[in-house]
Amino acid sequence: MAATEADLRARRRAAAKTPDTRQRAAVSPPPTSSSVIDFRGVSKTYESGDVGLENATFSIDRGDFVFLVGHTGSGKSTIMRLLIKEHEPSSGSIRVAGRDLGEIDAKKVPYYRRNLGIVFQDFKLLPNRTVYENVAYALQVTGSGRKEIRAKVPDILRLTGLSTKLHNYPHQLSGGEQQRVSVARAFVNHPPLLIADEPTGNLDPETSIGIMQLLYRINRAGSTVLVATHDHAMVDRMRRRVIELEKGRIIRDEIAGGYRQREESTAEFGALMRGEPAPAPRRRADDDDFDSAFRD
Ligand SMILES: Nc1ncnc2c1ncn2[C@@H]1O[C@H](COP(=O)(O)OP(=O)(O)OP(=O)(O)O)[C@@H](O)[C@H]1O
Repeated sequence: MAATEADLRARRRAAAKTPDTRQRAAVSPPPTSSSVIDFRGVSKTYESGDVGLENATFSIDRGDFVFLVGHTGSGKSTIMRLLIKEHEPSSGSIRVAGRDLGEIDAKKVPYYRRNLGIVFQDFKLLPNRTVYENVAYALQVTGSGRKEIRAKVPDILRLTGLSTKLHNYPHQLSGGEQQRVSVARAFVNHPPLLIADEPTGNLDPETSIGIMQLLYRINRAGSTVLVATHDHAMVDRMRRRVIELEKGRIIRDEIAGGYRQREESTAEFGALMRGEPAPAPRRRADDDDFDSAFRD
């Protein structure tokens, strides 16, 4: 009998609370009525013949916080770009909030994207607009009036720690501040789904923590968050669900996972015991550690 939505949630909660006995989720969990993202047998082969994704099946529930990890070229950005309909799958189906992306025609794609929060490195800020205007613009294009904009923009800029930079232009900001403006812009509409591709790429560890804290707060405010990252330390510290890709295939889907598979860390431990070069110690945070690190 298929697991009910309540069963699945209970299993996740139990596994998240017991990191030492955390279970690996079924690689193809059934979609539930609360799935925000649902990939069924999705493959993507580019015109060049390169395989971006091979037969990927997974679903992400409303309110989840999920990391996509894997070596460079493993398919993380392919998933992100399929989600924003920048590319079409070669086969399989993708649903977002219950909607089949294959049924959204090209003219409606900009409207579809406006209802997502997107933090991509190449979704640049508008260079000739101030911080305030960049964030306000995200509201203007979804039809918000001036009154709503005046109420919402200062709020999100406070949340992202940018209140003193309202009138700066992007070139007058640090990389971390620019990234925070991207997060503010992506979140100002309170999208049900926020996707971020390498949101901490090129940032120092302290700034990275700030960005992740923001994403975590956004998640706690109700948005589902999907983050593609190479940031080992952050994934190990946050211990959320981890989907790992290798050469376009999903090779791990783990609740409360670390950046690497447990077997690998066991192998590392073995190497250490044999007196081989010691890896950097890995911290296994539990939810209390996590919450204290990311408390508002
Ligand atoms: N536009 C494209 N045209 C052709 N091949 C592509 C294209 N985009 C990605 N690929 C190929 O698809 C595979 C997966 O790439 P993808 O960008 O999804 O990996 P990634 O995991 O995001 O890598 P990174 O961590 O370096 O960003 C790679 O072999 C890549 O060369």
